[in-house]
Amino acid sequence: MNVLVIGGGNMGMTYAEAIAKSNFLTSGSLMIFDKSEEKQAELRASNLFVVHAQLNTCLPAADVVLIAVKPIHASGLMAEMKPMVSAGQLFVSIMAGVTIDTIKQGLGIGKVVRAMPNLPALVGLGMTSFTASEQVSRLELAAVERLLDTTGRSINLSSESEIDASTGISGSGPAYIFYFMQALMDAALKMGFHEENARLLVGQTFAGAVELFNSSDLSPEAWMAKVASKGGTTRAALDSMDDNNVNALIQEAAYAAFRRAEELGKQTGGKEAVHA
Ligand SMILES: NC(=O)C1=CN([C@@H]2O[C@H](COP(=O)(O)OP(=O)(O)OC[C@H]3O[C@@H](n4cnc5c(N)ncnc54)[C@H](OP(=O)(O)O)[C@@H]3O)[C@@H](O)[C@H]2O)C=CC1
Ligand SMILES: O=C(O)[C@@H]1CCC=N1
Repeated sequence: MNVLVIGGGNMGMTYAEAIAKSNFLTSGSLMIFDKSEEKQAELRASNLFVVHAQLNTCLPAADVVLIAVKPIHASGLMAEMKPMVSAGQLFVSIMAGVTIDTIKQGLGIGKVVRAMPNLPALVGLGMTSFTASEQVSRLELAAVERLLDTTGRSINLSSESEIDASTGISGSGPAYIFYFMQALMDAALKMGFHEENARLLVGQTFAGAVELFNSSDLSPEAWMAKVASKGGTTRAALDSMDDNNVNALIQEAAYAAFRRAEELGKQTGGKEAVHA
C-alpha cells in the first residue's frame, strides 16, 4: 500500500513520522508532499519517507492520501489534485470542519474518511475520532484505523456531527488543558516561585492527576472528593471555582469550538450520510 501525506506541518509531519516508525508500510511506500521548499528540505532531513516537490510525481501512485493542510487551503489544493485522482483512491482528511461531501465534490471521488486528531499525537498519545463515507469498505476502514493508531488511540464515530463535537472536546482540548496549566503557572509565579519550580509543580501535578484518572473508572468528581478534606484548602479552591461558574464556562468554551467546527463545515459545503 502506498500512502501519501499532503502538508508537512505539525500534524502531517507527526503522522508521517509515526507511520514510518511503526513499520506498517514497506520502505519507500510512504510519501510526503509540501508546497514549501523550506519544508521539503526539513522533511528530507528526517530520512524517514520519500519527499516530493510536485503533486504529479506522487498523487497518482498513492492508494491512501492523508490531507493535512489548513481548512483555508482545502479548496485550492483540491482543485489542483482533482485532475490527478482516481475512484479507487482513499482520502483521509484531518482538516477541521471540512465535510466529507465537500471533499467528495472537490475531488470528484467517493472514498473519504474524515478524522479529527489532536496534538498529543506528537508523543504517541493522540486521540483521533473518525467517520467514513459509505463507499469506504470495512477492510479499508480497518487499514485506515491502523494508520491513525500509529499516533495513539482512535474512535470510529457514526456521524460528522459527532466529529464536530469531538473537535470541541479532544481536538481542541489539549489547548484548554494548557490554558489551565498557564493559569496555575501564573499563580505559582505570583506566589514567588521561580519559573523552573513553577513548571515542575504544575507539570507533575497534571501528570499525576491524569495517571490517577486513567488508573480506574472513578469520575473526576470522585477524585476531587479524595483530594478535598472537609474545611480544608482544596475545598476553599473548589468552592471558589463553583462560585465563579468555572465548570459552566469550560463547557461553554467546548461548545464554542464545536460551533466553530460546524461553521467551518457550512462555509466549505453541506453534510451527507456516513457510516461508522
Ligand atoms: N494542530 C492541531 O492541534 C490540529 C490540527 N488539525 C488539523 O490539521 C490540519 C493541519 O494543521 P497543522 O499541521 O497545525 O497546520 P500547519 O500549518 O502546521 O501545516 C500545514 C502544512 O501544509 C502546507 N500546505 C499548505 N497548502 C498546501 C498545498 N496546497 N500543498 C501542500 N502543502 C500545503 C503548509 O505550508 P505553508 O505553511 O507554507 O502554508 C504547512 O506546511 C488543519 O486542517 C487542522 O484543522 C486537527 C487536529 C489538531
Ligand atoms: O484549532 C483548530 O482549528 C485545529 C482543529 C483542532 C485543533 N486545532
